Amino acid sequence: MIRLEGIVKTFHGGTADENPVFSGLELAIPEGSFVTVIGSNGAGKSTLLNLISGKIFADAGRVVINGMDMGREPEHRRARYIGRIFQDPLAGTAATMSVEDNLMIAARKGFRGLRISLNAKRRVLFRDHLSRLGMGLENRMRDNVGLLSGGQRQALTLLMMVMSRPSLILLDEHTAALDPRNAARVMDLTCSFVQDYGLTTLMVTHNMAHAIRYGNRLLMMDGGKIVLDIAGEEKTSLTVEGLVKRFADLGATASDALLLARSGA
Ligand SMILES: Nc1ncnc2c1ncn2[C@@H]1O[C@H](COP(=O)(O)OP(=O)(O)OP(=O)(O)O)[C@@H](O)[C@H]1O
Repeated sequence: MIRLEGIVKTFHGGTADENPVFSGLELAIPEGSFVTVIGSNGAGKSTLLNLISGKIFADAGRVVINGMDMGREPEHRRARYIGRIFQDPLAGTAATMSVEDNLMIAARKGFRGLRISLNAKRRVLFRDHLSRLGMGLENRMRDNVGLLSGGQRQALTLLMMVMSRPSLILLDEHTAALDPRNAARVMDLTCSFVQDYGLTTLMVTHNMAHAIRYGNRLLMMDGGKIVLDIAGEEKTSLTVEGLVKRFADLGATASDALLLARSGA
């Protein structure tokens, strides 16, 4: 379970550039939920993920992860519990290390500091994991990761994140920079990992169709607020047009609604 309680965040407070983004944000995400997050530019989606991951701190409020208030814990401490994947497919892996050495980093994290080594048994396990990606990486375990394509690297990042056994995963438009075929493959893998490992997931996307199709709950953000929170049956029967209409009904300007609709095209 993750809970955000009374989150307040203002950038450049007390200066001419003061930008209040959150003023008392509340959000509870039960364990095993897969939540998609959508919203127009500047709505606060990345700031939300940054506050959860510890990249930035809130001015006030609590970030409760597994019952512990981690709001003041630095990012590297929260990284034990939180996995994050960014849009840039090169960001989550070490280019100058081999595929198997990258996997070892993730495995060590998953074993929470226990001493484990790269032996024959572990290589068999890695090969099994890699073959699940369906990208032929099981035959390239000693290749440097820098030789892989963007789609292969993002799939590897996803696998590494799962192996590190996080309590929560944050997906920050993680398929947006991939070509459509690789984006679909990485999205399929994401869903099967989330399902198989019961991972609590927060996925920011600009693709409204994805926000509707994936996950069991959809949040729409606007101006630092959660303006729509849709789950269950209601989410299953949503359409892109219906979602745009609901956004417009909230009093958004026509241009805002159009922008959102275009971003989902
Ligand atoms: N590090 C920062 N310093 C100053 N202002 C920031 C910072 N990060 C975000 N902001 C501001 O906070 C507001 C919310 O930005 P955020 O990046 O969270 O929006 P977003 O919903 O992720 O938008 P996009 O879809 O364009 O990525 C914006 O006004 C942005 O300029």
